[in-house]
Amino acid sequence: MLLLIKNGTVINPGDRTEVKADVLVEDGVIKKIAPKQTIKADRMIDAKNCYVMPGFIDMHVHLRDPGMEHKETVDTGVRAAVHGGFTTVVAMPNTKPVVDNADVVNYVHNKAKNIGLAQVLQAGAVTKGQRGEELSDIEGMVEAGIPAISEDGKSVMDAQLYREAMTIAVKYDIPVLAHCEDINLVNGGVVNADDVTEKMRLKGISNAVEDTIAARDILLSKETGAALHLCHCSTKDSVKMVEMAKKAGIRVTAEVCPHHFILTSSDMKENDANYKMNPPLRTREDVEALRKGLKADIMDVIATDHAPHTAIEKGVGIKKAPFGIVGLETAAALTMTELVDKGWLTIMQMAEKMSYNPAQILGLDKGMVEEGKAADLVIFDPSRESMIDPADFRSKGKNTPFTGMKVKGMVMATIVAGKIVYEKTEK
Ligand SMILES: NC(=O)N[C@@H](CC(=O)O)C(=O)O
Ligand SMILES: [Zn+2]
Ligand SMILES: [Zn+2]
Repeated sequence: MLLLIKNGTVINPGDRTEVKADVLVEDGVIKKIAPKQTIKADRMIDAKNCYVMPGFIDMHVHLRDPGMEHKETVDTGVRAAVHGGFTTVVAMPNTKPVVDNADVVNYVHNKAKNIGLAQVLQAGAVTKGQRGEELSDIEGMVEAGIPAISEDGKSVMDAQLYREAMTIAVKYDIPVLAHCEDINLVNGGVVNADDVTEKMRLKGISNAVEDTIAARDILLSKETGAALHLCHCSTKDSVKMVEMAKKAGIRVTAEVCPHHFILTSSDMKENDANYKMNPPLRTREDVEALRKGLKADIMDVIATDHAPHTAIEKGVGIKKAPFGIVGLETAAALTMTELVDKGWLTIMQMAEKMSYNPAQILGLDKGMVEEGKAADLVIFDPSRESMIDPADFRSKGKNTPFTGMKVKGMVMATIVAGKIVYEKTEK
């Protein structure tokens, strides 16, 4: 099977080159990158005015499978992924049951393999049942192919137990993906702690809720040598700490989600739980710091923290609704519109943060557009405009605060191992 992608601009973060060229794919592998190829292929894609980029890798999604299939399934999750240009996703373990042993890892991996769209890598929980009391079967899960451990949804509050988990992660050479939240400091908070939310009479979550655990985890990484990756950073001080840690040679990387680099608590609509997520929308100062951190490559990764919930679950008001918003089908356009188009990031940095850097952190031979590599690609039109409409989502979750927003940038096609798994049908 020969696939020829013609007339695009190839973005390769592997060697930081941007060239106008055609990409020939044979049997799932990139065969030749060169201008004006004339070979007769089985399938041709015209990528005129588009970037040909390495398929996006989202190292933070919630697929809700097993156990919460009313919110999302592996099937709807990977359909959402490829619709958003993602060819690989890392699924968090806060399912029912929790992913704390090899059986659940195998269940998710097999399900994704049978569907055959995006690749799903299941992360393993740090503790049994995410109860924070006893370590899960990390070794067994490593054998089953987890790329990382994470207690996402919460922090392991017992620092000694977390340190032990880190030493095991070092042994198996996998990163620890850290959700930073001191649960005692949360103290019933539902939104950011600031003037805006005080006027709404809502209980606040202060920056220290995140910052204290970020600091602790960085110090534990320093002590154990574990590769620590901070999930969904939302505060200006987490950016500062990541910068300091990197300068000190500590193995830390960090991710930022689109909602945190775009919205503040002032954007919240009265009692609309589509603005409720963990960590919460912070202040303008935090947003600025996150953008500067991304620009300066202090912050390595853009991840979505795709967290689907049903309209009924989200419809009960901001105090009672669960935390989380969807992100797989809006991340690329939001990043293009808010960061690349406004000069915060180059297109190369976008490719690094949405593909190359996650691959490096997870130890995957992905994130590059190079001859001989597997053809995981996204054809992305940077100037095509649209309006965000959850009715277009493949995800079961429609819970987004970005409904109605005009954005620039559209995924035209997604290719996994040489197979076209999503293609925009013209309207
Ligand atoms: N981010 C969220 O607001 N919610 C996530 C949990 C998490 O990522 O911590 C979820 O699982 O719903
Ligand atoms: Zn989290
Ligand atoms: Zn999460």
